[in-house]
Amino acid sequence: MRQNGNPLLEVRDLTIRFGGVVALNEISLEIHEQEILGLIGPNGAGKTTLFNCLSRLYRQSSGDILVRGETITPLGAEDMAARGIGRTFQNIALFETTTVYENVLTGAQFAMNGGLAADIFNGAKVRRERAETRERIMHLLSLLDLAEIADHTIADQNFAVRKRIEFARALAAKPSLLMLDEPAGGLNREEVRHLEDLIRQVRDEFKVAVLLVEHHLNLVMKVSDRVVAMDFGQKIADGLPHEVRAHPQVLRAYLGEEAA
Ligand SMILES: Nc1ncnc2c1ncn2[C@@H]1O[C@H](COP(=O)(O)OP(=O)(O)OP(=O)(O)O)[C@@H](O)[C@H]1O
Repeated sequence: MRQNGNPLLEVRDLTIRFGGVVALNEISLEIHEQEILGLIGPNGAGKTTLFNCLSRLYRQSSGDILVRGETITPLGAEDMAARGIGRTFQNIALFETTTVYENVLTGAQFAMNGGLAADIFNGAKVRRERAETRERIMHLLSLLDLAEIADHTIADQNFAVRKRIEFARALAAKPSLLMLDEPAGGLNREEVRHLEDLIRQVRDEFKVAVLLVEHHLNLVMKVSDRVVAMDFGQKIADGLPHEVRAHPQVLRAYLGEEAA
């Protein structure tokens, strides 16, 4: 959804080198409030590197990243939740021996105002906040079909369920931008269909923008408002899904990959 003023996220001329490899080469893009932006590209195009720069796990060699007009370049990964940026990982990172509820709660910790001092000095407020958080998490869990297993441990859950738990944990921090790293990876056709509905539902209900990095092109094309395509660290197309899908450079990048 385009709005006047600054975009939610703006990437300006972002470049990152690893030794001799230019993983990102002057990438620029924007994401607007409540927009679903799909990011596609063949293996090695630089999608994960961009993700890691946006979540401040990697430092760019040059260029800038702005959230609502303010640079986040000096910030670290631990500051991103406070800036409203949440993410899921390609390789799921959950706490195995704790419950589904507790895992999602870790995502909400940052969004709760009461720290230890508040616990001591303002018990009633903290109790109210805890109750609200529990309600919010249970709502998230039911939206993601996880309510019935809220008290089960992670170790008992299959891959598709773990992905939904990670999704719920990222949403629990109330992000403005949710970055999803290959959410369809390892899912069957039915689960991908479900994911498609879920991404749109989550955007509508939680008013988040979504950056979707995904190899599953049909999913990206169906669910995204706009798509950016990359190849060899460069942006090669940016537009509506059907425009990007038919773009000559995009076709070449994908055909080239299949022919290789
Ligand atoms: N930490 C790193 N050290 C050295 N090179 C890296 C590092 N991370 C990424 N690269 C290189 O940067 C380039 C882009 O890789 P990246 O993983 O971002 O691509 P991708 O589009 O996410 O690929 P895939 O779809 O296979 O996940 C590749 O040449 C990769 O080898």
